[in-house]
Amino acid sequence: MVRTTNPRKFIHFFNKFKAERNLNDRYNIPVEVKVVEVGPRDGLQNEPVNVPTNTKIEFINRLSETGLKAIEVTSFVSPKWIPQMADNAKVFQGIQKKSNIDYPVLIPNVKGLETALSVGVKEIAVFASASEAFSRKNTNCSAEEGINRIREIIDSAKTHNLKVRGYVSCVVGCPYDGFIKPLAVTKIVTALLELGCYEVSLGDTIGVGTKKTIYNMIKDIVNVTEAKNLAIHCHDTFGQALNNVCTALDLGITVVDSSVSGLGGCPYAKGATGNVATEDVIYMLHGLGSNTGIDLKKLIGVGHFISNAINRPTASKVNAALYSKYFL
Ligand SMILES: CC(C)(COP(=O)([O-])OP(=O)([O-])OC[C@H]1O[C@@H](n2cnc3c(N)ncnc32)[C@H](O)[C@@H]1OP(=O)([O-])[O-])[C@@H](O)C(=O)NCCC(=O)NCCSC(=O)C[C@@](C)(O)CC(=O)[O-]
Repeated sequence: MVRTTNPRKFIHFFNKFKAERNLNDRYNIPVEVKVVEVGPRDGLQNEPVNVPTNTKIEFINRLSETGLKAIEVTSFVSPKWIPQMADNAKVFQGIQKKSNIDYPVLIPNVKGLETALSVGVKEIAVFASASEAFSRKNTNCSAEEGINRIREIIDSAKTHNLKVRGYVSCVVGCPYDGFIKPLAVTKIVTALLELGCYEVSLGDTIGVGTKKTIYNMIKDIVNVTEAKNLAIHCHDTFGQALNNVCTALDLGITVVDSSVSGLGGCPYAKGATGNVATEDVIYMLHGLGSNTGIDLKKLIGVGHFISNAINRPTASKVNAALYSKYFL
């Protein structure tokens, strides 16, 4: 005998299940997800080849045509530490800015903030680390000194009405200190929010997170702040990034950082690969029924452009699979 499912009964039980678990119609995935493109900064800061300033400008202008609402343009860090970002002011001044897009830049100290202000930056991102050793390698100061520097930056940024976003690096693992306890991350997130960051992005800098460690870390943080104050920033070194992004979305986070073509890595996290590819994130989100406002085809075109420019095959599986269908 063939058993058939009564669709009405099924829908009744499904709705009851959703109500019990507070799920929405999209498999517990938020209906609207904001994607922050970090390729021009996080992506290009680690490039061994010198990317010409004009190429960076064209890259960002093309990204501005895809429907993205936030593009991290560059960083105003020391050129002695990160020579790849030495053309920060020229890049920021050279891009065509759209009024409906935020163009944040990364700032390590007040000196960087002053240069950023001189070229008309409206939003900045500050960065701290949940790990002591990474803080020292990345910013030449302890984690506590890092927070003090951020306080100075934010105090000054407030007087100029700048929006400030925060990052915490090494949220589940550090290349020097190993496993990071959730509590260490929660403390830094709390400090950044108290200082005035409107949102804190949780960086799995070396891409070691798994569903379990990402879940435990976010669960600890959402005990003290709402998920709407958080973003997720996953590198894909161990191929876990999409799954980890999904875990964050499940826990109510609705902002995802990613890098077109999977560009990137941090120079002070050797061996770590790029961010999760924006094309892969968008394909996944659209497949789940989430709205991003981003045109995947255009994004694939931009991913191809930058991969060609740096002479490297794309790290985006979606780009590799769909480029020829769309463009050849
Ligand atoms: C924080 C510092 C500056 C301390 O670096 P320091 O060497 O301790 O600083 P200093 O004050 O002694 O200055 C040294 C020299 O740099 C100059 N300098 C100093 N600051 C600036 C500035 N803003 N702009 C331009 N020049 C600057 C300064 O003027 C001086 O020049 P000199 O007198 O020798 O000619 C340095 O360690 C630095 O720039 N670190 C940034 C490293 C970095 O960019 N890492 C990657 C970004 S973080 C990341 O990728 C993680 C993230 C956010 O994506 C999330 C995740 O995945 O986890």
